[in-house]
Amino acid sequence: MAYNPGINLDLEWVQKTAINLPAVNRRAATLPTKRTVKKAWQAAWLLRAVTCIDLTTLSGDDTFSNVQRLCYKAKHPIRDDLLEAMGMHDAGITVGAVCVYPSRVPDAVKSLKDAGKSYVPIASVATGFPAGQTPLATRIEEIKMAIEMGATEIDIVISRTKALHGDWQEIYDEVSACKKACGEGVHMKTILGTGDLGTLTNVYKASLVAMMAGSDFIKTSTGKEGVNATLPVGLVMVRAIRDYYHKTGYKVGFKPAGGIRSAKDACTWLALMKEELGNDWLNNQLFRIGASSLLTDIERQLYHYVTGRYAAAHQLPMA
Ligand SMILES: O=C[C@H](O)COP(=O)(O)O
Repeated sequence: MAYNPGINLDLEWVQKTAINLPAVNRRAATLPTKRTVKKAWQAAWLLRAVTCIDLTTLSGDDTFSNVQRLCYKAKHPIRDDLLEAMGMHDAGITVGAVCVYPSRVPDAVKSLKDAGKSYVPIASVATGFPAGQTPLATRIEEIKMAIEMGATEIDIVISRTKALHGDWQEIYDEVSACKKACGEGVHMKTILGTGDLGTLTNVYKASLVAMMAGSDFIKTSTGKEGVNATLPVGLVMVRAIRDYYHKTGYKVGFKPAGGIRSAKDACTWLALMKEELGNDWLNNQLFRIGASSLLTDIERQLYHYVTGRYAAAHQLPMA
């Protein structure tokens, strides 16, 4: 999994950001159209996408039962007979992680233990998710509690208020404090809440500051903003990751999240990673997709690949 120790805040680099909006939009528009993978290649891409999913439930009405179903699905994401038909039965395919609220971490710990041998990490959102409008001390405490309960990945949110004011030093200090609370063994993903940031220039600046402060991954959205993961935003973020890598040698992961629901979307995001960052970023150590319902469509497409028919809902029980 990505580990980024961070660097000192380089405000000069942050401030000189300039984004060419028409160029970003043009490039983003080509991504869903230029690369079409078909048949066995498509099935392989979809299985790769499965291993990169942070299978998520983040609802006020989450209960032990739906976390339990999610965890079972995380360990058995694709029906055995379909995997067998593709010769992937013994490949140990699971999703990248399950992602839940801190209070549901103990449910996930128990459910994953009960659901079989394979290991699936638990990611917990923290720091007053989704708005981040709680005092820093409370946010830090939340991280520590989630880790104590069993989370090994923490998804924090930045203060969009501070980003909109251009308080990059304060964001750097807060994200650094969160990283310190995570410690070295726990991976930290930093959610920028890009739908709240107003401009792509702010998205690039927030990406850089989050990485300088030691984020192991940068993540687009909480899934709760009005606009979540879009390709122009994704493009700006992965280019920030590339620039940071070229300057520091540290590889930071990327997690688009929110509104990613179709197998085709998953292939487009994989294509973005391949074309902009290369094959090193095409695995769950450096790429995750945060999604609650994407797996359903991927399993449906794989069912179609194997059988030539589309499955009825009851044939693909989903978390
Ligand atoms: O981080 C993950 C998102 O909250 C999931 O959003 P979604 O329900 O739109 O897939």
